[in-house]
Amino acid sequence: MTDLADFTARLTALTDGRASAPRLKEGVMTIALDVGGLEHDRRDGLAAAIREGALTVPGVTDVRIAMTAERKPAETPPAKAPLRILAVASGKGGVGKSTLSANLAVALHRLGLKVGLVDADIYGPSQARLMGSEDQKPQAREKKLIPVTGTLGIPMLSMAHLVEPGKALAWRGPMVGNALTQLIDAEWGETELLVVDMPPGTGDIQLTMVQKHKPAGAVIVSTPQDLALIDATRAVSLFHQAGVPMVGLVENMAGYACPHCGEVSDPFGHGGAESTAGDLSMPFLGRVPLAIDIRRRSDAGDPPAAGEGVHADAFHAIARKVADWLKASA
Ligand SMILES: Nc1ncnc2c1ncn2[C@@H]1O[C@H](COP(=O)(O)OP(=O)(O)OP(=O)(O)O)[C@@H](O)[C@H]1O
Repeated sequence: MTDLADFTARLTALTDGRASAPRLKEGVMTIALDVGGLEHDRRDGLAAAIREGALTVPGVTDVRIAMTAERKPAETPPAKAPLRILAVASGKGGVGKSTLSANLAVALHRLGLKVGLVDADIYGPSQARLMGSEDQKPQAREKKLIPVTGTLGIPMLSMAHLVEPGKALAWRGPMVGNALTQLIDAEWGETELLVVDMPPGTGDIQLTMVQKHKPAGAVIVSTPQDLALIDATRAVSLFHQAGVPMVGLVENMAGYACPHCGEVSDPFGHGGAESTAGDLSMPFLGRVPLAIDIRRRSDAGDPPAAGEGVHADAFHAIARKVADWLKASA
């Protein structure tokens, strides 16, 4: 290696690649040094070290360092995927929206999606219990709520995290809409998909949801019962009117297997949801059986979808269809 080549190599190491290749003419060595983003002391220190090194190269009598502030373009952070909302709704109360929302969030999380969960049932929140996060309180940063993380590592927010247990909320429509917006516009970080457990019916919260927060899609839950299906049809129509696409219909509490004799009975009828889905030209996403174990585990804050077995499988099969839909509609 010549003395100049040797110095060039040392120069690159010394300046972390900020120096140009040195030019030597009539004893004068010229080097361009990119000082973009460097503190004054560091610039001067580098220049002095370069000068000192350059003068050790045989034939160099003078050193000229041209400092340029050609800042390297800041690396653009990878574009963050927009937060999409999946509304889980029904027309009628008590059909299992909350149970499905919690288990769907868990199953989608297990499929690798970055999922968050919002309990939009402002008057009757239940997700904190279902996800075992009742004892947690969200913090706030710059007026934004920071979601709590349940035992399964899923970020979530519910009014149950903000009000005292058992305390009734006596809020009017606009306040309820604001509360929903606070939950949805929270600091969700890396979350890509918010599963939103909607309250039953077609009131203020539903309107705020469809008009202001524009869900990417809606999953409708119903029992096989005719009455529940009529209400489900009403919920579908609300989303249709607002231009929210339907992901599909889930039949909950379908078929009860007697834990003693194994006989399967259908307390709420059979197949009603699938045929209603057909009538409404929307996909049927699957059935969740009526099972004591689902209720027990839900009450204990241990969603069945977090475990294994037939009940977990039922939620996972639905979650796979939802994930496929989300992928196709992205
Ligand atoms: N498949 C199921 N098998 C057994 N119990 C179930 C099932 N689905 C839901 N439940 C139970 O039924 C009750 C109502 O369910 P859930 O709270 O999920 O319904 P919801 O539609 O969200 O009710 P609400 O309208 O009050 O918000 C709960 O006690 C729940 O544990």
